[in-house]
Amino acid sequence: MNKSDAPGTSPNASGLPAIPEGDDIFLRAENIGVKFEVSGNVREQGLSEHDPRLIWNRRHQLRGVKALSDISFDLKKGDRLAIIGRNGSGKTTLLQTLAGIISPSEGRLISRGNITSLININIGIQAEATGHRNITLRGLAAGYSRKEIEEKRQGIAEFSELGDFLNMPMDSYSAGMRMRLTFAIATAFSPEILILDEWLSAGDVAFKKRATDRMQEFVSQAGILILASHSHKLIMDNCATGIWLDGGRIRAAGPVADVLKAYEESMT
Ligand SMILES: Nc1ncnc2c1ncn2[C@@H]1O[C@H](COP(=O)(O)OP(=O)(O)OP(=O)(O)O)[C@@H](O)[C@H]1O
Repeated sequence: MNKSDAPGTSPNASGLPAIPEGDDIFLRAENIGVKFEVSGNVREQGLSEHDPRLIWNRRHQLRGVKALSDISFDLKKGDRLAIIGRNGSGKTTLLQTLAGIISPSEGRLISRGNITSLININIGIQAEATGHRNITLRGLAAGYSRKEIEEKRQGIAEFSELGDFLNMPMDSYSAGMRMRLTFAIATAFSPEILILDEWLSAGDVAFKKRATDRMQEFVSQAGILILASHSHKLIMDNCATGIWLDGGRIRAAGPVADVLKAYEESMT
């Protein structure tokens, strides 16, 4: 992430306006492109020989795939953006790039505000450490102070319903217990910029209901939400604007109902 760019810079090559002044959270994708190196047989990669994203060398050997091209948009506080598109269109690649997991090969990202991504909530969990220790470690890794972590500890413990098990190493937990704690930790701190690849849902019927409610509250607290999903309802319930990705490029962008309609019509 490039956080050093001064707000108020003049319009740029992508036609985006000057970056707003002030401290409010903000995220800009400017002409983002992402290339992956790929070799071998095209079909083995699940790709079509005619896919315009493929990169070939002079001897017509597969060298890579351009998963994203020319992605530009601005998001400010209060924005709720859906990323829509068929399988392989580049949604996950875009989310991972916005989250800083993948570095763009072209363009740049400018952000003001903490970015939380729930793409993999198990990352950073130390199985040999106790549940309580993992609450501390995850909180510190996410940039919160010890005081802020202590303020959240009881809520996390109550939600996980793990009681004294929180004093035991996590590798002694069942898969369900581990999931309840990682979910409780991941949804404990109000996010500034939240990146979601589908909706986090977990556990047995009773836990799922509680998890859905907690997730909804967590998402509503986010300053900026970016959600990739195949669910019409989830998108309509949570997002105001949408971007339709097609072959790694933006095919349409605007009010979410319009973008979703255009996308769904293209599928039928
Ligand atoms: N690590 C990688 N190495 C090589 N190619 C990749 C890699 N990750 C993604 N791709 C390719 O980039 C393209 C976009 O993939 P991506 O996973 O972003 O799509 P998606 O829209 O999230 O799909 P889905 O809806 O199935 O999750 C695909 O052609 C995929 O094969």
